[in-house]
Amino acid sequence: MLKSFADVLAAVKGLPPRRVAVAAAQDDAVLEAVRGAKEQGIADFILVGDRDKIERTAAKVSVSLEGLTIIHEADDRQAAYRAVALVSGGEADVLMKGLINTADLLRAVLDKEVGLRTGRVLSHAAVFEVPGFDRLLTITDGGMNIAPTLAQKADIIQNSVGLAKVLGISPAKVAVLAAVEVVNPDMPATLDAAALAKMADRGQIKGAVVDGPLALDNAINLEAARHKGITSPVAGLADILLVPNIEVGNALGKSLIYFARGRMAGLILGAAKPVIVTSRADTYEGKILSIALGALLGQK
Ligand SMILES: CCCC(=O)SCCNC(=O)CCNC(=O)[C@H](O)C(C)(C)COP(=O)(O)OP(=O)(O)OC[C@H]1O[C@@H](n2cnc3c(N)ncnc32)[C@H](O)[C@@H]1OP(=O)(O)O
Repeated sequence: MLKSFADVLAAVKGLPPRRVAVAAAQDDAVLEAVRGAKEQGIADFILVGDRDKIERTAAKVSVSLEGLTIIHEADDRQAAYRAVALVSGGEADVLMKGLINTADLLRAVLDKEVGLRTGRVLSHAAVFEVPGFDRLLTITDGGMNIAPTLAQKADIIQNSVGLAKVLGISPAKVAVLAAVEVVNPDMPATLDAAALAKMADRGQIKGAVVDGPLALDNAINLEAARHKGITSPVAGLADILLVPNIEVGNALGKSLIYFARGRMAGLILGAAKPVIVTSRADTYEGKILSIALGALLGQK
C-alpha cells in the first residue's frame, strides 16, 4: 500500500516513463514541473501550445526544452483539442492541463469525436498527504461534477475506488460526507449517503466499503466516531471522502492545503486515459506529484 507521496514517487520511478501531452504548455510553473518530472524519469512530454510563447516562457525561467517535443498551436482551446487527440490517438498516455481553464480542457476531453469519453461519468479526485495524518486521503469530486445526482455519485465513488486500487488500497473505505451522521429528510446529502451505503452493500458499487452519512470528524477520526457511538467499518478510517457537491470538495481540499499544509495531486478519472489537473496555485512539488500520480495511473 502506498501511504505517502514519497511512496508514489518511488513506485513511479521504477516504471517505464509515460508520455504526457500538455495542453497549452506556455506556463512557467508547468514548464518547470515538466522539466523536473522528465529529469526524475517520471514521464516524457509533448508540449502543445504557442511555440514562441513556450520558448520565451522557458527561457524566462531558465528551463531547458531539450528532449521535449513541441507541437505548435497558437489558440489555447485548439491546443486542448490537439493534446486530447494525441492521447485518444495513442501518441500519448496521459493528458495534462497547462495554461487553460479547467472547464475548457474538460470540454475537449468530453468532445464526442476526439475526446476521451468511455460512457462512464468522469470525475475529479484529489489525493492529499496531510502532516500528522497516517495515510493518503482522497477527496472527490471537488473539480468536475458540480452537483452530482445519486447515480453520478455512485460512479464518482467507483472511479475513486479504481484509483485507490492503484495505490494498493483494497477494499477502499469510502465515507459519504454530510453535516450529520443520521439520515435527515431535510438534508438531501444524508439521503444520498444512506442510499450509496446500501448500494455498496448490495454490490452496486464494487471494491469498496461505503458508509454514510458521516460528518467529516466521524469519517476521519476514530476518537470522534467513538465519542458519537458510531459503529461502522468506515468511521474514523476513511480512505476516500465523497463530498455532496463541488463547493464542499473544493473548499475542503484547499483548506487542507492552506490551513493544514497538505500536499495535493489532482486527476480526472473515468476517461479513457488519466488527465492531470494542476491549478495555478499548486507548488512546483504539487505539480510533480500530480504528474507522478497520473503517470502511475497511466500504466494500466
Ligand atoms: C481542485 C482543483 C480543480 C480545479 O480546477 S478547480 C474547479 C474548476 N472546475 C471547473 O470549473 C469545472 C466544473 N465543471 C464544469 O464546468 C462542467 O461540468 C463541464 C465539465 C465543463 C461540462 O459542462 P458543459 O460544457 O456545460 O457540458 P454539459 O453539462 O452540457 O455536457 C456536455 C456533454 O458532456 C457530458 N458530460 C458532462 N459532464 C460529464 C461528466 N462528468 N462525465 C461524463 N460526461 C459528462 C454530458 O452528458 C453531455 O453529453 P451529451 O452531449 O449529452 O452526450
